[in-house]
Amino acid sequence: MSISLNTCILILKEHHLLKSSAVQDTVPSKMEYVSYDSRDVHTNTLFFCKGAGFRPTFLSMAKANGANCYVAEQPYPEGKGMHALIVRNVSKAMALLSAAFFRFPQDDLYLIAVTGTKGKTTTAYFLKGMLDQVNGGKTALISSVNTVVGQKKDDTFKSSLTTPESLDLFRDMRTAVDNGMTHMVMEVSSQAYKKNRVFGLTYDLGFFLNITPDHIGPNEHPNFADYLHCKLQLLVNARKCIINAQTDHFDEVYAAATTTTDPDSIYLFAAEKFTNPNLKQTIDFRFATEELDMAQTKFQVLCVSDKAKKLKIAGDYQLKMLGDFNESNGTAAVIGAGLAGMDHDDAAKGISQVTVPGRMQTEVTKEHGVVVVDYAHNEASMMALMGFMQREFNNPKIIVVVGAPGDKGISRRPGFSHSLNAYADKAFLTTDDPGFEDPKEIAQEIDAGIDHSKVDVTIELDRKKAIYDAISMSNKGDIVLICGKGEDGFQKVRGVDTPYPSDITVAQQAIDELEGQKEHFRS
Ligand SMILES: CC(=O)N[C@H]1[C@@H](OP(=O)(O)OP(=O)(O)OC[C@H]2O[C@@H](n3ccc(=O)[nH]c3=O)[C@H](O)[C@@H]2O)O[C@H](CO)[C@@H](O)[C@@H]1O[C@H](C)C(=O)N[C@@H](C)C(=O)N[C@H](CCC(=O)O)C(=O)O
Ligand SMILES: Nc1ncnc2c1ncn2[C@@H]1O[C@H](COP(=O)(O)OP(=O)(O)OP(=O)(O)O)[C@@H](O)[C@H]1O
Repeated sequence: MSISLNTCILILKEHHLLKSSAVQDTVPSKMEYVSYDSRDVHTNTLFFCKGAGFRPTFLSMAKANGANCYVAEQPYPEGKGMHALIVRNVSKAMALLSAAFFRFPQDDLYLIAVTGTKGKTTTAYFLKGMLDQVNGGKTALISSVNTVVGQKKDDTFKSSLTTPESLDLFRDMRTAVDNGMTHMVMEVSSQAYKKNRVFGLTYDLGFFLNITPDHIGPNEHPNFADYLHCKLQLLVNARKCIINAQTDHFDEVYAAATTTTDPDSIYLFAAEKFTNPNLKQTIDFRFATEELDMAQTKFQVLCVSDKAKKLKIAGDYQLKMLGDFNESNGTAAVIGAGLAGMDHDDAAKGISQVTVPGRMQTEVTKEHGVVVVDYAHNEASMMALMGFMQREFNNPKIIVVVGAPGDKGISRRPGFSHSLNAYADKAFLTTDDPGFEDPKEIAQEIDAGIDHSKVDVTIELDRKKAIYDAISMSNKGDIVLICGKGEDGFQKVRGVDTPYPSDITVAQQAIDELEGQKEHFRS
């Protein structure tokens, strides 16, 4: 793969991004590699100087390693002797030039994008599970858990971001296309729009699941308005939009969709019982609970409007994933499958098999409570999780193991206190990716917002011990919720991913030890 200097200049000019260029007559004008990391540079690399942590010495290193052209927002003396493309916005330039370098792989994929504060990963996995039924497993995936770019074992790997940098995204897309993948489902975070990681991409389908305050703080969004604005961009860039009519800020969400999409291509869904007298639009799809217990989640999708009836997806669906919130995620995904051309039977078969690592993984123990490992790590998901357990088990004793991460999501901490006050009987406040903060201080911050007349609190910073103690103190009929880390195999401590056996493993060991049983978590 390669890109010429002239093509780069034309693309940047077309998008009004080019401020100036310096072309070197004696330097090759073809670039055969792209990179934003000086440690990953080959001969004739197009190098992007980007990011808060960029240092000019990285450009010197890139040049020494063979880069022949750099793209930056200002000229650097360190780039003397290289072609220089000085641009108004380097992250936008990187997205456009990477797409061109990798020969626009998005054009060969049916591209589905999902956003929302909660449920992105689950919905993306549901979509992949269904589409794989009809395309022979050729659905690529970009998610916060795994990235899938092909059907071989090595084509599935752990993701480092929910939505990767544009350069990595287009590379993954190219690999997926070359591997014969026909569809791609991707989670799109608000940061992805803030950082122009998906700049220039148009999706065949775009999903908006829900929005509640999250990701606000240093290094993320300055305020909720910015968070919402970034999330709305997904709908502006989708050919067909699927929107949860129950979402907060519905009017703004719907308005964003209509800026580029005809209302005929906007599909709304909601629970059967949901009413909103102020809603002017027709809700196209409804979903209704059929059976909801610890064994299964069974729900019905109803096609209500004329345009909904054109999709042959009405009927019953069964999930392995527990939780009433997964009916909403499941309905969204089923509508997507229908718009991608699937009918009820294939969709129902596909979705019934799906599990998502670290989400709602449960074990019903013999002598102790029902133990659930789940990725809930903000107020909305904790409320959804504990609310489901309370309804489902008729007001059980709820024991929660939870912590808040350091350095980010600071505004989430009061949310943990609120949700524990609302539902928990006992909380073990523990360590969850403390970063450069003191985990004890984080726990004390959550504790300060807890109503101790309702919730008994133990601060136990050793996460393994907290999990053991929570399971150990539980009796039959109690619920033990181990929240926030899912299947993460590390704790982020002072910039280092410190190995951690994962909540599933720790909980399993505790159950084995306490009960002498050798069973496995199910989800
Ligand atoms: C705020 C943000 O988007 N940060 C991301 C961004 O950082 P950055 O552009 O500022 O880059 P940097 O890490 O400061 O480094 C500067 C540059 O120097 C380069 N470098 C560095 C060292 C060297 O020796 N040589 C060299 O060239 C680096 O490759 C980089 O290009 O680019 C980096 C990759 O180049 C990402 O790792 C980093 O994600 C950080 C770690 C992160 O955690 N981001 C979170 C907030 C995030 O994006 N989360 C969302 C989910 C949350 C949501 O739902 O909104 C996500 O999509 O994952
Ligand atoms: N629709 C929903 N509404 C509220 N909570 C949900 C919903 N779907 C899932 N959850 C809860 O949120 C947790 C995370 O779900 P999931 O990973 O699908 O969401 P996500 O949007 O990808 O999250 P994140 O951005 O934190 O990675 C689940 O483990 C569950 O507790």
